[in-house]
Amino acid sequence: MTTGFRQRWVGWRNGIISNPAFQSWASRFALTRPVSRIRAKRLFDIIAGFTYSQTLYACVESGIISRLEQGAARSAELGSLARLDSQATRRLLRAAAALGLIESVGDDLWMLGEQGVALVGNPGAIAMIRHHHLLYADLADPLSLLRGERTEPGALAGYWPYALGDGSEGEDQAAVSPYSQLMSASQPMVADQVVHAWRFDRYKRMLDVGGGSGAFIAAVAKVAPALDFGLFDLPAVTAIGARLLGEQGVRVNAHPGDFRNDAIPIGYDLITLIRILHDHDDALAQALLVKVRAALAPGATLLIAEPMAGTSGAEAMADAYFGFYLLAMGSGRARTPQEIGAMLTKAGFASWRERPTGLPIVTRVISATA
Ligand SMILES: C[S@@+](CC[C@H](N)C(=O)[O-])C[C@H]1O[C@@H](n2cnc3c(N)ncnc32)[C@H](O)[C@@H]1O
Repeated sequence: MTTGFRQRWVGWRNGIISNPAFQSWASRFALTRPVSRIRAKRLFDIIAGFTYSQTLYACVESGIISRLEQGAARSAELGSLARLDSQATRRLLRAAAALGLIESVGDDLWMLGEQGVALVGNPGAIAMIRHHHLLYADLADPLSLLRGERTEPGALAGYWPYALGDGSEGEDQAAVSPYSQLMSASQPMVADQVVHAWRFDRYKRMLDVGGGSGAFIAAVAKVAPALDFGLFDLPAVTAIGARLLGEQGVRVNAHPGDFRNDAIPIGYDLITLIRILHDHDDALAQALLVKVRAALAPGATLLIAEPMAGTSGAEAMADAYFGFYLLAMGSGRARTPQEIGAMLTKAGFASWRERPTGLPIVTRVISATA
C-alpha cells in the first residue's frame, strides 16, 4: 500500500469510527455489534491495564495463587493469608475472578481460573510479576522518563546494575543475585524453545556468553551431554553459575569477565547469546558481536536467542513492554531480526538466518556463521 493511499484510507476509517452516530448505530446493528464490543473491550483493557496487573500482583504477593495451586480454598482462608478483612477479601477475589485468575466453584469455594492456572509450574512468570513493582515505580511519570529528565538512576536500574554500571557491580554478589534468580527462574521457558530450534549435539564446545547462573547450559546439557561447556559472565555471576552447575553434575569452564573490556574466550565452535543483545545500546551490542566474531574460527556458529521486535501478534511485547522496560532499566532495545542480521554482517559474519521457534513471543532464534 502506498503512503498516500494508506494515509487516505486510515483517515477515512478513523473518521467513520470516531463518528458518535456511527458508533451508536454499529453497537446496535447485528453484524457490526460483535466488532464494536471487541473494540470497546480492547480500549477499556488498555485504559484499565494497570489495575489488572496490580490485581495479579496482589494475588501472587499475598500467596493466594500459590495456596490455590494446592487445591480449592474458602474466602476466609485466602483473606487471612493476604491479611485482609472480609470486605477487602471479597473485593480482591471478585477482581481476580473477573480476570480469570481464580474461579468460584460454589459455596464460597475458590480454585485457580484459566489464566491463574497458567502460572502453575511457571516460576519465571511469577518472578517477573513480583519484580514489576520496580518497573511501575519508574513508569509513574512516563513522559519524564522518555524525556530523560531523571537525575538519579531509577528502581530497575538498581535491579540490573550492569545496565548503567561501571564494572564494579560485576564483583558484587548481593548486587547480581536478585536478577540472576529472576533469569534462572525464567530461563526454562526460553531454553525449551531454543533446544527445539537448534541441534546442539553437532558441536564439541559451547560457550554461553552472559550465561548467568547456568540454567541455559543445564538445559543444553540434557540434549547434548557430550558437549564441553564454557560460561562467560561477570565474575560474581560466573561464581553463582559454576556452583549451581556443579551441584547438577554439569562440568563447566568458568570464564569470569566483562565483555565491555575483555575479549571473548577462544576455542569454542558454538557461542550463544541468550537474552543478551537487547540489554545493550547499539554501540555496545555491535562491539560485542565483533568480539564474538573474533573468538570464532571461520565456519563456527553464533546462536542468538531473545524476544525480538516486529514479531507478528506480539508487537506490544517488544515495542510497548520492552520499549519502556529497557528505557527504565537504562540501556538496550528490542531489535528486529533484520536489524540484528545487519549488525552480524557488519561484525564480519559470513551469513545469518532466523530459525523458527514455537513461541516467538518468548524468544526468536538467529544463527550466524563466522
Ligand atoms: C538478561 S541476563 C540473561 C542471562 C541468561 N543468558 C539467560 O537468558 O537467562 C544478562 C546476563 O548478561 C550478563 N552481563 C551483563 N553485562 C555483562 C558484561 N558487561 N560482561 C559479562 N556479562 C554481562 C549479566 O550478568 C546477566 O547474567
